[in-house]
Amino acid sequence: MAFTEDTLPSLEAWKCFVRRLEERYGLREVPRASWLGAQRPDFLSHALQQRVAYLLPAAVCDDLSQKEARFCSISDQSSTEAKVAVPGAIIAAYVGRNLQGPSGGVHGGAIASLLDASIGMATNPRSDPDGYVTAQLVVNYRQIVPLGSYVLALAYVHDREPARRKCYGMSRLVDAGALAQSTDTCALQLQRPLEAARRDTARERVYADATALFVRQRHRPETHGERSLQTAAVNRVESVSGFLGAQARPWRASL
Ligand SMILES: CCCCCCCC/C=C\CCCCCCCC(=O)SCCNC(=O)CCNC(=O)[C@H](O)C(C)(C)COP(=O)(O)OP(=O)(O)OC[C@H]1O[C@@H](n2cnc3c(N)ncnc32)[C@H](O)[C@@H]1OP(=O)(O)O
Repeated sequence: MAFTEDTLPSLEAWKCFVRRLEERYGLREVPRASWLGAQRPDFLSHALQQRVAYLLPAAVCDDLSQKEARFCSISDQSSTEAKVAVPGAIIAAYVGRNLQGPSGGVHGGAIASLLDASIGMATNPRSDPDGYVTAQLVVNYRQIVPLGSYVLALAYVHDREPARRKCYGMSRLVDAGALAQSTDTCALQLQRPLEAARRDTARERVYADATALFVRQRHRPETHGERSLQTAAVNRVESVSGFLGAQARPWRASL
């Protein structure tokens, strides 16, 4: 799939979106050093027929506190990649008519997909996007999501058992209101858990929430010569990072 700069939200749109998120959730630690993005031609773009881009955090987690450091050994290896911490993720999405389920409402499968994807992003380090897969996803649908809404899926990892290849995460889907507008569908991976981000009960309308168990695959499925679309996306980002500036640190892609 061709990648052009047009497929990314503008830098201004991103900045605006991140600023609003910071304000609402007190996410001062959302790193702003790296502005990167890529299309995800697989599950999200297809399912939601929207573009997906990433604002990726700085590649290493030098400044994480001891408590958060346990989130660092995601790949269970003492490689450079193991230092990448992705304990939280946010997806902002526009859910339009193509996702209709009940009349006027968004289909539950699309909602589950968003929640699953956000926890998957929080679970998987960028260097190994195919590592953990969903073993179990439990979704509570609390309110109908009106078609034509902007929503946020706010995910965090709350427990890891690396020896047993298990990782537990949660996510909640909330009304984004004006927060996400103009960003289209996009996603952030955070260096710090969203657990701490207080719930904004005054402004947050919770549509659904989910808990998930992700399990690290023992063996990767054969790709029959095709590279993983996610790995391709990572590589694409590396090539874009040159365009975006020196502060965007490339990382080694796992091929
Ligand atoms: C700019 C851009 C660049 C960035 C791009 C990249 C960044 C983004 C990064 C990342 C984003 C990615 C986001 C992805 C999100 C989507 C994820 C999906 O949709 S995944 C598809 C759906 N899921 C499957 O298809 C799995 C199919 N199932 C399997 O493959 C296996 O069943 C598997 C791996 C889940 C487990 O099988 P076993 O044989 O390897 O492992 P066993 O030994 O059975 O289980 C290990 C432990 O897990 C428990 N377990 C396994 N399944 C369980 C279940 N369903 N319920 C409860 N426990 C379960 C077991 O009881 C065991 O626990 P005990 O060690 O004994 O404590």
